[in-house]
Amino acid sequence: MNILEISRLTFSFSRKSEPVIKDFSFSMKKGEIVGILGQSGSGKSTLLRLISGLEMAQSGSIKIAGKTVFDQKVFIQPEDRGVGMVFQDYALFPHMNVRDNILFGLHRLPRKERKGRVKEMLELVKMEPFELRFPHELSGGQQQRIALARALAPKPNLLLMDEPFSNLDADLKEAIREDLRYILKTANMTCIIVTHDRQDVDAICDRSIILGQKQNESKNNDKIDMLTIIK
Ligand SMILES: Nc1ncnc2c1ncn2[C@@H]1O[C@H](COP(=O)(O)OP(=O)(O)OP(=O)(O)O)[C@@H](O)[C@H]1O
Repeated sequence: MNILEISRLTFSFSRKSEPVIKDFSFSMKKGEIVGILGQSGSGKSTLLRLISGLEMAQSGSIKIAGKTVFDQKVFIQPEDRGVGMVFQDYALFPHMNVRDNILFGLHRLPRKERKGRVKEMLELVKMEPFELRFPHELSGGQQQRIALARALAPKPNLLLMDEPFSNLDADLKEAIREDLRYILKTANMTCIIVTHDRQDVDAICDRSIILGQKQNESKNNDKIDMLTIIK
């Protein structure tokens, strides 16, 4: 089954400006990990914001797990789309310990199941001993794991990660890439990762797409399709 189906999506920030996303179609199967590459300003973050419902496109449609979340008649709010997000700064709540950070997204789960779910998530990201620590008592890599645990805890249909490694140093990045693929595959999570780094894609993703207009590379300066499948 396709978890994500985007059809002919077009979005611009204002009526007068050129579309950032133009006639974009794309789909993902359950459990797939896809990388999105592209130059700065090519629309990678915008695409994630459209999928999660933080922006509304002008035309096209988006389906998540078989349900239309956007088309000309429908707009489902972000919190009802079943989409988890991990940002580059992890956005953990500094005044909450690890357990409460993970519990935060679990208000829809029956109370008696929440504790077990936190435990399961800490096990998955190998952070069980850190349950009572606060974010400032964790390293960058550990904070990233907790951000991942928090995003996965409500069992989203789709996980979106925007430059998840940009705050990590090179050594840590390498170790975390392998772990991330393992964690995502163990959870059978469908995931989109936006990155500048081709090596992230090679290590983690099943396939990738490049966003970007490539007029300058074309001999007669015709517009080439914005979407190029590269893997
Ligand atoms: N709120 C906004 N209003 C108007 N234009 C915007 C707004 N946000 C982004 N843009 C423009 O839309 C385009 C796409 O931005 P976006 O942030 O999606 O790019 P990106 O590929 O994620 O870039 P980067 O790799 O630098 O993060 C850019 O040209 C940007 O200047």
